[in-house]
Amino acid sequence: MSEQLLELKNIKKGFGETDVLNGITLSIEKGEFITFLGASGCGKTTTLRIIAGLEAPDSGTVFLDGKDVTAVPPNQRDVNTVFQNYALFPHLNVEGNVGYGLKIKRVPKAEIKKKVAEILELVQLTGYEKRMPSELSGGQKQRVAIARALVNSPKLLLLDEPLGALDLKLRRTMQLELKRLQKKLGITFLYITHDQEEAINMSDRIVVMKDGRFEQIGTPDEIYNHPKTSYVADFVGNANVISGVVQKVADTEAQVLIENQMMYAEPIDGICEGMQVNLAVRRENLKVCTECKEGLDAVLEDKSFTAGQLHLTLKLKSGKTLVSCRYGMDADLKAGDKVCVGWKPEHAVFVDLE
Ligand SMILES: Nc1ncnc2c1ncn2[C@@H]1O[C@H](COP(=O)(O)OP(=O)(O)OP(=O)(O)O)[C@@H](O)[C@H]1O
Repeated sequence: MSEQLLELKNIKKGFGETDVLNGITLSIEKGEFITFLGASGCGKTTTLRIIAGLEAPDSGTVFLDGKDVTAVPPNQRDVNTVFQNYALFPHLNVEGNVGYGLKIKRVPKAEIKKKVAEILELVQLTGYEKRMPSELSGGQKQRVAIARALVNSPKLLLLDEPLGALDLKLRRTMQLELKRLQKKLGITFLYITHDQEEAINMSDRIVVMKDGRFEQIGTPDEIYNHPKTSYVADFVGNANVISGVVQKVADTEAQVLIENQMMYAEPIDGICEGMQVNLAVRRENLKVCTECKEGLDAVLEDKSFTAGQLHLTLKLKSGKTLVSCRYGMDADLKAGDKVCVGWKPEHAVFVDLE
């Protein structure tokens, strides 16, 4: 059975007049890889600092392993943090950096040496013991920072955009390495990022944050395929959000009138005839066709080719803009062409219902 490691209960925090966290509640299980995903300034770091004990909440409680730690100082919490800027000690070599926390705790020298060697092997830095931080690449420095945070086996590791300073290729490699390390050690990871791909690739669960609130909490599949709000649909799935009015709800599909055209979506609880609704359709599920007549009339405004995908910007009669993307080039379409836009019912998700 899964056990709870961390619980946040109705945490509120403001700086001066500004409310930064508006009463957040969450529980995290032992061994979970959980990611806070959100735009800059939404309160991710503040939440993490409260968990680490570096910041006190205005109200609310932090429980770690069943104990109220809200007023416990950082060094007495079984929590370590890895920051984006590594924060290595420049005057200590790799061995010295990684073993520092154990030395402070007066762990015997031989044991420090053994533990440091073990953790360096895990982060694939065996042989780098005597190097100084200035002699390491960005990725190697970050691995030292991670090793240093893991060497005393904390119950919880907090990681604040730890790969943010690395180039894309190294980021991808380090994502896989971190995930492997986390599974191997079984330590609970709380990870912060504003990169949705990173969140989807690494996490057991994702917490999407917006304006100091948790917008949605779920597995990558739930967040990506079943977003609950237009914000999540757009931020995580780059989805189009289209408004309409429900005309009919049947077992297998719901009919929604959009710009005088009947469109279809997968029905869910809570919708009824006459209701004004928002539908989210991801770009890759938005089909564009020049011949068919069943769909929304649109004009192709712009065509661009990025990252192996063709992006089509389409303008509906109402002036609303939608984006469709697909693999490969498509030379047949050109700006100004009249097209028809549609989707399969199962690709249109009702959002913003609560
Ligand atoms: N010590 C502080 N004093 C005043 N305002 C603060 C302080 N720390 C954070 N803030 C404000 O609180 C808000 C949330 O900041 P926070 O660092 O938690 O966001 P974030 O989601 O981690 O953003 P980013 O992704 O840019 O790091 C921001 O508007 C920030 O300016």
